[in-house]
Amino acid sequence: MATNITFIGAGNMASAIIGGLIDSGIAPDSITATSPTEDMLRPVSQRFGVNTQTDNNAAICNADVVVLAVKPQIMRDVCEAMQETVLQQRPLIVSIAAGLDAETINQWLGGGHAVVRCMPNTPSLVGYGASGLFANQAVTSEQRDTAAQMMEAVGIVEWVEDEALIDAVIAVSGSAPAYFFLMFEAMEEAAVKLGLPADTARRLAIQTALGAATMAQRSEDTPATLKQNVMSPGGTTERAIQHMEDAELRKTIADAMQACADRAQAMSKELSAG
Ligand SMILES: NC(=O)C1=CN([C@@H]2O[C@H](COP(=O)(O)OP(=O)(O)OC[C@H]3O[C@@H](n4cnc5c(N)ncnc54)[C@H](O)[C@@H]3O)[C@@H](O)[C@H]2O)C=CC1
Ligand SMILES: O=C(O)[C@@H]1CCC=N1
Repeated sequence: MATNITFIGAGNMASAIIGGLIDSGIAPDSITATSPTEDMLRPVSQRFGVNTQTDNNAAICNADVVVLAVKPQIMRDVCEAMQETVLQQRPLIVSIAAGLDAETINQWLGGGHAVVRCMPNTPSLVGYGASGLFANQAVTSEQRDTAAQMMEAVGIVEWVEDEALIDAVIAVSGSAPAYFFLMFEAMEEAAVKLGLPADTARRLAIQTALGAATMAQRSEDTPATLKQNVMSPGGTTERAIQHMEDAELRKTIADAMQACADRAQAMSKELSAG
């Protein structure tokens, strides 16, 4: 990918994408990351060897792609301060912010921009990212390919043609690594109560998740069938699953994902009005 990419913001999510891009063979000197101070940039500079800049406008001068990776609450100020340079350069804008629609970003940058709204997740760092992408009407097919190539370098990409569905993507993948980490915490705690050492429990739980995910990915069977295959009638798994169903785990998950999507919508209203 012969493209200069500038990340505005060098925090958790930008670092995850940058790390994944470099692992996939992208040259570090084609990537620039920004933050307000050198101190904040030291981790990405030392870990990945990318260019760093504390001045956002200087950082985007030669960028083909500008990835907006700051917190949604400061996005307006950050965009407005870059408006003039972006209007001159017309790079492809990729916003990874939750709860900010493409048109709001476009307006904050002065209007008429090609904006791809992307919802990535932190496993991008290890090449197992899952990103949902939406392109506004100004995005050319070449720019669509560029955005897809960038995110495919760190995982899988799913396009949505209705931007509202990005909120569902946040619920199912953007925020979802945290759901699985919570599951690991809970399984480790429970296994310790059953007598296993914590590190043994953690290794077993994580390897089991990796195995289950890999099976689900490779198999033609549905997750429901794969689950059934583990459940011997009258056996141990059946008892565990029955307990989860009785405790309405499915409803808890559905409610949590709805709360996640609702929060994205509420943020969108708060931030685009403010
Ligand atoms: N953390 C996650 O799992 C995911 C985060 N996102 C989105 O990514 C964005 C960033 O989130 P995180 O990386 O988690 O936050 P973070 O707090 O780790 O990173 C934000 C970065 O912005 C920098 N920053 C602050 N002011 C700046 C300015 N004026 N100019 C340039 N950089 C500035 C900070 O120094 C920091 O490096 C958010 O909009 C979030 O919605 C999207 C998907 C997943
Ligand atoms: O929690 C958040 O708001 C961000 C967006 C998706 C994951 N982290």
